[in-house]
Amino acid sequence: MLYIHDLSFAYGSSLILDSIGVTVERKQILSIVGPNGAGKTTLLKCMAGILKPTGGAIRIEDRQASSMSRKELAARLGYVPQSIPSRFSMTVFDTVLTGRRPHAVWRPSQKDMIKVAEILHEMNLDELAMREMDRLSGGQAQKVLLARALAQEPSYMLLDEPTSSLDLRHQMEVLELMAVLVESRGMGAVMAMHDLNLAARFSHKMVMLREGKVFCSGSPREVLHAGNIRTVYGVEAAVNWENGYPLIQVLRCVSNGREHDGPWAGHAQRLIGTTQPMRR
Ligand SMILES: Nc1ncnc2c1ncn2[C@@H]1O[C@H](COP(=O)(O)OP(=O)(O)OP(=O)(O)O)[C@@H](O)[C@H]1O
Repeated sequence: MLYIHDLSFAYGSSLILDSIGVTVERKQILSIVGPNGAGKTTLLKCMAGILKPTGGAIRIEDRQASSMSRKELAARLGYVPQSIPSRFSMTVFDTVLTGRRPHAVWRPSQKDMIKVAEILHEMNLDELAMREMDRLSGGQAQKVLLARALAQEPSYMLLDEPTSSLDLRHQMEVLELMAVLVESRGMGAVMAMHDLNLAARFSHKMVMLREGKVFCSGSPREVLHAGNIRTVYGVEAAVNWENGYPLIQVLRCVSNGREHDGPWAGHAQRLIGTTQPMRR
């Protein structure tokens, strides 16, 4: 189990995460949702050991993450960042091979090469294997970073908006692959997601963040109802469930308890920063 207890993080004097408690079990996908700036990326970076929490604890199975070396952490946690780091002139194959570092003793072995070839095949990336990273589309590069994290063979995957650069087909392909791997390899996965419909479809559990705190958590059915969406996102939404999957339709923006028709109204009011109803 990946266990986050009472976790806090601050940039200087700005408290960004406040007393977060989350658990992720193996064979489980947990989605972290919440509006822009709620703290999703910061939480994933704390879990991945990229940011040092200012308080609380992270335990991976029976060990404190703070007592592990970078290599030990990398063998357990595979982190896929939201944005692709500045493109580098390395082939796709070699990029994915760098994911084997926590396992390679000195130089990559035959086993490492075979593992990389298998993952490229699983992710339909064989044809790009010898292509340089700086000659890929954004979506292709996002898949390669996911492949690199899978090559680590981690116990838990930490994915920051894994579908943000992908078209509809590739979104489904990547999330279906994650679901299969979580089940077959017995991994756990944590994904920061904006698309609530996709998050619900592929998650066993969801955590909804609001201003750095856990607003609610539970099964997708427990988390995704109109009241929570209204409070956390400031929009009125209709949530209908069909064949076990939600269909969330945003109806209008809601601001400070007053409703304003039109897609611009809530945004404009936030920019203006007034609690007065908008004049038309
Ligand atoms: N390097 C930084 N220094 C100071 N504040 C930061 C820094 N990075 C992020 N923040 C702030 O921390 C808060 C949480 O940011 P974070 O990126 O974790 O949110 P998020 O939920 O992932 O947002 P988004 O959905 O837009 O990606 C925001 O208020 C952001 O402005």
